[in-house]
Amino acid sequence: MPVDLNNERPLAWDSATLDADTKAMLDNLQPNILRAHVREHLSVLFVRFNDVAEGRAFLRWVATTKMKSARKHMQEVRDFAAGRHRGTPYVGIGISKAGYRDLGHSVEDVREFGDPVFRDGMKRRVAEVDDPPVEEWDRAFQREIHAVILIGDAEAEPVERLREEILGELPDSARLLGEERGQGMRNPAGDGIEHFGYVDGRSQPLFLKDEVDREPKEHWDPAFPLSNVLVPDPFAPNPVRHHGSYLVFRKLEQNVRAFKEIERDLADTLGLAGVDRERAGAMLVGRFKDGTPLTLKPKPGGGPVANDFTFDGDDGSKCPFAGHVRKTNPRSFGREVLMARRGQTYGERADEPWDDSPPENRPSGEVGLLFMAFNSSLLDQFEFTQQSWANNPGFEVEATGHDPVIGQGERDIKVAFPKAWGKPELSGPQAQVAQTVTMKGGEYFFAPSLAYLRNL
Ligand code: HEM
Repeated sequence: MPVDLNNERPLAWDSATLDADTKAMLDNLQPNILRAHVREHLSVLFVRFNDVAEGRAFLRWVATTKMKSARKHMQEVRDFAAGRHRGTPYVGIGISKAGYRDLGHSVEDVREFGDPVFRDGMKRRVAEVDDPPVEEWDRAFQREIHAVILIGDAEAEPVERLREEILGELPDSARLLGEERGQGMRNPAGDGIEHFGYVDGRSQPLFLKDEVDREPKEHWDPAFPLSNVLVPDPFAPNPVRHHGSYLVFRKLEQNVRAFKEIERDLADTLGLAGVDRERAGAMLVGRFKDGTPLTLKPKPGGGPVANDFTFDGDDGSKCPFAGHVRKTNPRSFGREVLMARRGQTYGERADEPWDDSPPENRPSGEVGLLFMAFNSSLLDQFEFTQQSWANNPGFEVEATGHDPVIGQGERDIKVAFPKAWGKPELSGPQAQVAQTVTMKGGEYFFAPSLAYLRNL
């Protein structure tokens, strides 16, 4: 029986009754798609091949000697939780449409990818998502990237070792065009945070029964069908069993100093004092720094980071419609748009991102997010989120503004903020907050099945 990607019931990957096609799917799927792989230390290598046979041989070697399957990863997570040994590092591969051409697939072949946006590549989609012109991207991303190799682990040493080994095997005909290094950051509570200091990565579509079972789900159902992230791999030996996922990569630089000034100025404008000042930034993100959803509480604090909520009954007086998490997941609709986010922060800084040190002490560049997400349709998920939600000041409710965190394009309309949490009185109309996240380049990739890579 072909794998039913639309099954609404989360996947019991370890069930004794799992059918043969689903087992084969998990044995041939890359890790980090259905379940996030630990990647506190991360190296992202961007490669160009230039020789069909050598490019194929290299990817085959990486796949057969360095990569594990999604199922192996799930077993490793279980073993580790049971107090047995640590898992092995993550190695993932994504291939761009130019990469498929360079590996010997014809133009007609590449049309088998259903996603038109993947077939275009990110450089040709600048206008649609209001990205900066390609000439302004970091040099490596201006070039034609064929593949991305992701190497991640909880420790630095295995990443360094694997990186050396993999680069050592890169054929002379190939080029390493660039590399990005990711490095996880945590707050004192141990939660992963991004550079503005907010807990990140909490809300995810979950696909596996053991992950879904651990979540409270009175208001928000975190379980999603595989169809949110998986598609049959068109070039694999058996696309009924062999699946892949579209991977969007974007280097997003964060001007932390400017964002902290904006938080401070907004708190001043609204006359917020003491702990209430925290609400300024929370109105931009939709959560407080500690992850507390603004639609649930007027102040931060109170236990583990909640995700069992919707915005039903919140007319924008608690969490503004433009708040980043409300824009990118309105919750009462658009479930098919949600992607599996697998990004990592980059860049080193001397200050502590979560404390209340003044803006002057914050970095104004060179730090940010290596945004990565798995999609079954880049057009209907990543691009839709960026274009129709984040960049659209009239989404859901007219004139509520761009996504203050990731919105791109002219922020020409004025907006108003609730003066007190849950109260109707609004501030006077004011200019939208300035853009503090700048896209520095990226590409669209397909993360093929291991069956494809091993057969190259
Ligand atoms: C530097 C850039 C970005 C920053 C600082 C950022 C920050 C955050 C934070 C703090 C959260 C809350 C944590 C959570 O709910 O898991 C979040 C959630 C989220 N972000 Fe971003 N983000 C960035 C880029 C993006 C981009 C480019 C997209 C998609 C186009 C995106 C989509 C989402 C989604 C879908 C959620 C989860 C919303 C939910 O399910 O409630 N983010 N982000």
